[in-house]
Amino acid sequence: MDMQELYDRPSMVGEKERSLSFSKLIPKSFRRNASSSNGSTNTSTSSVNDGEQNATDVGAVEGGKSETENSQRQENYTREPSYVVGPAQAQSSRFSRLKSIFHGPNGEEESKTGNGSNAGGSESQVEIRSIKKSKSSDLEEEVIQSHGGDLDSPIEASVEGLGRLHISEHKTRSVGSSPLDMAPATRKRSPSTPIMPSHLDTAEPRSRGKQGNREHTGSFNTNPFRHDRDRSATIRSNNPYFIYQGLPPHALSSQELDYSFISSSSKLGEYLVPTTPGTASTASTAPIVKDHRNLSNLSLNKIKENEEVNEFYSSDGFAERRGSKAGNFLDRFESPLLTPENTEPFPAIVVGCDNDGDEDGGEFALTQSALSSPSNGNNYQRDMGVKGDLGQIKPILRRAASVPDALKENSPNKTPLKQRDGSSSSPFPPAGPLPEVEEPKRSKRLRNKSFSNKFRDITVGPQSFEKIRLLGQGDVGKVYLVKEKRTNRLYALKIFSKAEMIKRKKIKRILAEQEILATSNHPFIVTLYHSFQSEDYLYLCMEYCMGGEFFRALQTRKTKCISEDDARFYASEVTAALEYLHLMGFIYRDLKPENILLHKSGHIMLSDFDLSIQAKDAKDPVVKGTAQSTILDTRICSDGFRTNSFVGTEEYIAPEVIRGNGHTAAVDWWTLGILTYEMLFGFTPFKGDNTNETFCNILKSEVTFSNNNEVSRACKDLIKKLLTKNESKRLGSRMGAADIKRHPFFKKVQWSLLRNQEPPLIPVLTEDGYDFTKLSSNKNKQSSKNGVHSSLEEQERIMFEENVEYDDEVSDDDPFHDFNSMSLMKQDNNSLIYGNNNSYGKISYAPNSNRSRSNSHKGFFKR
Ligand SMILES: Nc1ncnc2c1ncn2[C@@H]1O[C@H](COP(=O)(O)OP(=O)(O)OP(=O)(O)O)[C@@H](O)[C@H]1O
Repeated sequence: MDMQELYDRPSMVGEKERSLSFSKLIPKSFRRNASSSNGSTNTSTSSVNDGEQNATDVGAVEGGKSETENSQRQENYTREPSYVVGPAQAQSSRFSRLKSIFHGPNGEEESKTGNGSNAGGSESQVEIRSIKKSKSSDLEEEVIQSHGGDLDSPIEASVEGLGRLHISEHKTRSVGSSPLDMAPATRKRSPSTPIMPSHLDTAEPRSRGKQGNREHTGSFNTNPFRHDRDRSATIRSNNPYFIYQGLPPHALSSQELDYSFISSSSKLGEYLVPTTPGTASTASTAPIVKDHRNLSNLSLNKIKENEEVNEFYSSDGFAERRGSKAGNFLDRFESPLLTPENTEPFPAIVVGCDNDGDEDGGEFALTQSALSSPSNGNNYQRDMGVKGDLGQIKPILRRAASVPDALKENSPNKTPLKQRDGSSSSPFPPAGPLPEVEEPKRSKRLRNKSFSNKFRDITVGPQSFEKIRLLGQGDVGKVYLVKEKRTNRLYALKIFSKAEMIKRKKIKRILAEQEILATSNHPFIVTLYHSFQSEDYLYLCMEYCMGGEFFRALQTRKTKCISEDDARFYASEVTAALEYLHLMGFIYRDLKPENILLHKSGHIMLSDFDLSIQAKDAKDPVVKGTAQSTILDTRICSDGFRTNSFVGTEEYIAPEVIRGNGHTAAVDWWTLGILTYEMLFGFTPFKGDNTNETFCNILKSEVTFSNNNEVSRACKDLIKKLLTKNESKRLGSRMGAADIKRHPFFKKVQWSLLRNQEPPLIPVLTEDGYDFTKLSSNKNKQSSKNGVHSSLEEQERIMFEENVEYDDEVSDDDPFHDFNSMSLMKQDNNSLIYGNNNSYGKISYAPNSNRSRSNSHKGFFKR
């Protein structure tokens, strides 16, 4: 099947236009951006359009260009064979790698080659100007007429900023009245992220896809569910959000980050050359940077996302400081195990972690095969030096804390340190004061949190897992179904490219996601088992929810909707999960059926927390009421906290988010209203023909109920109250989840026994179910034609072959210093075990025969 066929192919059950999540797109900034007449401002529209032209079907994880860039970049690094990364080299290659993110693989600035955002930016300038010229005034008039001049400021802002806005009262009304037009199989939520509404109606047709049919346009990538996404073209640094944040223009483009210190620093020049032991001493004279704000030891909310990379790179003397560190470290110490005379044979017994996860610190014989074993080599490599291909001995970082201990104890069983000049051959260190060791700082971010006793040092690494298949690809992460080699247990491994995270300024988001997953311990929130990083990637190893997205389950219904009873079941579980998150001070902000996964039991699991935010100064909940009926006020947990990012998914975005006046945890109750509506009617209540219309409907239109599903008055009342445009009057804004739980719609729900309820349907792995991998394999065929396949394979190979980087190996200057590598202390025995006979590609949903009340599961399957 070629690409054209793919686009022309009618929608299949389970196939969808995935809804994408917005982040950081502020309508107000459209105005400033579009009205700017000089060429310095850029918009994310440029990214989108640029990507559409360039990405073709190259999408994949890193998407189009960046895919290629990444592989080129990877080839450009001198990739050492495994086991040979010493501190200086590791840092050096990391630095050049991170630098190349901004300067292109060959060091040239992307803007000069026309690949970067600047090029895209100028395109967008042209586009916006032409739109303004041709349409702006007409449309402003149209808007004002259709609203009787009664538009409130946000819409006016949009009109001004976008240059046009199609608002038709007629169309708006038709949204609610023709539900079947809105069948989810053909619907489309927000296109590429980030997006400006203005790009939707550009005169220029999209380069590929079925002409005139928006359902089949846009870029394509390996994700079978994700159309119209072009990651390579999404350059967040051009996002107008930066302007909104009041940043100076130079902050708009990552290409403009100041690297002058790099070229002007001779010390850095030396530093960038891979160093061999003993050659890094010059760096030790480099000045130490006086002040460096460690990103992640701050509260996440105190960091403006767009600042994070600037912060990281532009700290004066960043490189010198690194050089200094590496130099000091290498100059002073080296394990005798790392010196040529001690390379072979390896000592027979080394005390260390045996990597079986039980922390018993058992003794093991260290053999060459142990070192090369992917499953248990990591810790050995870590504790030992190993011999590189050329006979050159490269040091492996040891925990610095162990160095002085070894010296202090003077124990012959402990590994003594040796001066670099090799003068001491004695197993005992020379008497006298202990040499100064600059101890790498372990990140304290998650380790100081109250939940940190849930976790221990990481027990796995990328090599511990074997890929089974790609489960899905999100905005920045790729999620694989993997089995742990040692246990055969199945997990969902979400992998993020560090380069991509830096480039797209997502560092803060991944830290937030890690923190929320690590903090949470709730039956309806996906369990995080391990999180770790390698040189190039970040990994979140989560419980595998074999039922996949709830969205898919809805798609299996002919009318894409379910009965009121079933909707109540799911809505109650979502309410409980949101209540828990709010209790913890988190606002979820991206509720939608795609982010609700189905556990093998049929219960829900909330996932994807990259848009979530933690309220500053989260307070404890307050218990109110009498002994007979107590109410937990969870609203108070994030009381007074407002945040102003433009995040969410188009059809689910709350009015206050569009208005840009800040929002609170009440946005989650709005999205619960939309979700409940979508479960019952098969479409969302405010969907318009384009983003502008959708936003207008959200701001202006009252919710109307289709008659394609009979729902009770209580149910309608709940939806209306959740979809109250004024957030302060919305259900849930007084006491949080308690307001919702007391609504008559949930009267019969036994909240404390939710986990014991029988779910309406149970996911089943089957060879008869729909094969969700079909599209990915088509994509792969297509990719290989274009020569991209091999780079994807190469990328995946690296993902699963790199060594884990331990917390104390990651410099505190590193942007991912605070992505703690840790494993859940108690592994439950509940995870699925891999079976050879299953492709894990096909899932169907079986009615739950144990569900006692009202035969609702039958109703589910009748629809
Ligand atoms: N634990 C899991 N079990 C099964 N499938 C999963 C799991 N986690 C994620 N997936 C699949 O991978 C897809 C992408 O994951 P996720 O939404 O977390 O990525 P993302 O990059 O954060 O996406 P988004 O663009 O929505 O932010 C999901 O839609 C889902 O299909």
